[in-house]
This record gives sequence, C-alpha cells and structure tokens, in this order.
Amino acid sequence: MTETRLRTWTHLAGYLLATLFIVMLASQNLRYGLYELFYLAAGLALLTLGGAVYTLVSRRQQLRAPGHLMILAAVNALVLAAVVTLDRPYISHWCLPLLVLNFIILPLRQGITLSLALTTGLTLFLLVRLPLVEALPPAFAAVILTSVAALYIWHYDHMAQSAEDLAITDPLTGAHNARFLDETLQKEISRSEATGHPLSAIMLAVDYADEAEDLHGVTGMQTLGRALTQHLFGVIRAGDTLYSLRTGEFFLILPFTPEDGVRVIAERIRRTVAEHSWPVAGKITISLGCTTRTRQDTRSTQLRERAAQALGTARKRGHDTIWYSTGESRQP
Ligand SMILES: Nc1nc2c(ncn2[C@@H]2O[C@H](COP(=O)(O)OP(=O)(O)OP(=O)(O)O)[C@@H](O)[C@H]2O)c(=O)[nH]1
Repeated sequence: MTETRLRTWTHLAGYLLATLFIVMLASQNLRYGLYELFYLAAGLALLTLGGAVYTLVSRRQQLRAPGHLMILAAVNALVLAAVVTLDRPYISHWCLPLLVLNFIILPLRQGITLSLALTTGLTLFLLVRLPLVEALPPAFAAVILTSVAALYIWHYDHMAQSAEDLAITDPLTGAHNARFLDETLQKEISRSEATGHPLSAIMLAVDYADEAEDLHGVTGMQTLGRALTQHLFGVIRAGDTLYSLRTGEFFLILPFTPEDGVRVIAERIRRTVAEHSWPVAGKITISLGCTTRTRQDTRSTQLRERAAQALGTARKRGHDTIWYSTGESRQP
C-alpha cells in the first residue's frame, strides 16, 4: 500500500469515527433536552463529515492536503469556545478524542501546535473555573494524551523515514542504490523535458576492478567503495545524485548540467581520484562515460545505455579516460 493510500484510509477512518462519536453525543444531549450542546455536537459532526468528504475528494494529494489544518483548527476552536462560553467545564472530555484526531490527521508539527493550543486553553479555563482538585485530573489527562500521541507519531515518522532510507540506499557505500536510479532519472528527464534545462549523466568505474578484487578481496573493495563514495559526495554539488551499481561502479545524475559542464565535472572527478591516496588499494584510476539528454531521450534506459556505452569506449581507449557520447554520430 502506498503512503498516500495509507493516509487516505487513516484520515477517512479518523474523521468517520470522530463523526460517530459526536453524533452519539448529539443524540444523548437531545434526549436530555440540552439543546445548546446538541447544536454544538451537530456543528462538530458536520465539520468532521466535511473532513471525510475532503479526504475523498483530495485522495491523490493526501501527503500534503492543507484543508485538514483548516477543518481541524475550526473543530478545535469550536470545542474550546463552547467549553469557555457555555461555561460547562464538565464537557472538557469532548476535547480528549480531538487531541488524538489532530495527531492522526495532521503532520506532526501542526498536530502538536493545535493540540498544545487546545490543552493550554482548556487547562487555564479549568484552573480558573474549578477548585484545584477537580481541575487537575482532566488537565492531566489532556497533557498525557497529547504527549503520548506526539511521541507515537514522532516514532512512526522516524520508522517510516528509516524504512525509506533503507529502500533507496546501498548499505555498503551510503550512495543511493540502482533500483532508485531509474525512478530518479525518469523524473529528471520529465523535469528536463518540461523546463528545457539540460540534464547530464556520468557512469564511472574503477579501472581493473576485477583484478583489484582478486588482490584485496571483497572486504577490501567494500572499504574502497565507501571511501570513493565519500570522495564523490565531496566533489559533486547539491542537487547531483550518486548511485552505487556493482562493486566499484557508480552513476551520477547531474541536473541543470550541459555538455560543457559534464566535461568539467568529469575531468575534475578523474583527476582528483587519480591524485588521491586510497585505503587498501593506494593509487587507483577510474574511467568515465558521459552523456547529455537530447530531445529524443524520453526514457531513463536510453541515457543509462548511452552512458554505459561511453564508459565501455573510455575503457577501451586505455583507462583513466573520459569519453563523451552525444547520442548522435558526432564524436567528442
Ligand atoms: N552538475 C555539476 N556540474 C558541475 C559541477 N562542477 C562544475 N560543473 C559544471 O561545470 C561548469 C563550470 O564549472 P566550474 O569550472 O566549477 O566553474 P564555476 O564558474 O565555478 O561554475 P558554477 O558552479 O556554475 O559557478 C558549471 O557551470 C557546471 O555546469 C558539479 O559539481 N556538478
């Protein structure tokens, strides 16, 4: 299940459960003839039902649907205003499910802001209106509920971020993995098509990697791969992304980079790698295959294949070499 779909279902369930709870409150108050509380609950139920409808209408944008903040701010304000203006401290328990709903539906920071505002307003009102022993239990309940819900959502966000990092990162080198390469390259191609900005790519590999692996073993090559990754992260600029393919083989996506630019950065990488002293292997050289998107390139595989062919040519031409492929018959 995608994150968007998961959130749609969670938001929908949250709003519908809240509506059910409030409708029960409304009917109870109607039975006892407490009409002002009945109208309050009916208004709240309309708002939460509106939230459910809004969730369905904007189900494709649930990761950043700004309407939830407005709906929940209105619900929170209405409940707090009712507690204060109707001067009925005993309906403070209406606030408790609302504190949880804020966290279920809103991003963590917005959830904390709304819930803290509601908890603070409620606590101040209870302390002013009731004797301390009667005011403290509901105020404590609100504070504890807000803290537990905030901690739980923070933990969930943290776990989701770690899972995403694991899915797109090569654990050995810390660079992105090959699976994520196609996805990002395709997005960058679409962006380049839409904006007309140039897009370049480099595929690079350690020269004589197989011989180096025989000599230094798999662990030695992993150490070298990690050091090379750190070095490349230090050379490229923000916005460029680095992918680890096979042992000693990397791919770079360079948005907003024309042919002249990719030649500059490729030469800088080649030269700094050759000058550096590497763990395990000492001196190494690399070969680089470069290319820039042409108007005919609409799929990621086209750029990947051309960069790989350019890398093959660079290797054939004697290693420690850069080869630029234009995607046409023109040679560099
Ligand atoms: N994507 C990318 N392109 C680079 C990088 N370094 C250089 N280039 C390209 O090479 C061109 C010339 O770069 P430099 O020789 O460093 O000159 P510069 O005047 O510092 O370039 P700017 O970064 O544009 O200010 C840049 O305009 C880029 O197109 C890099 O780290 N990443």
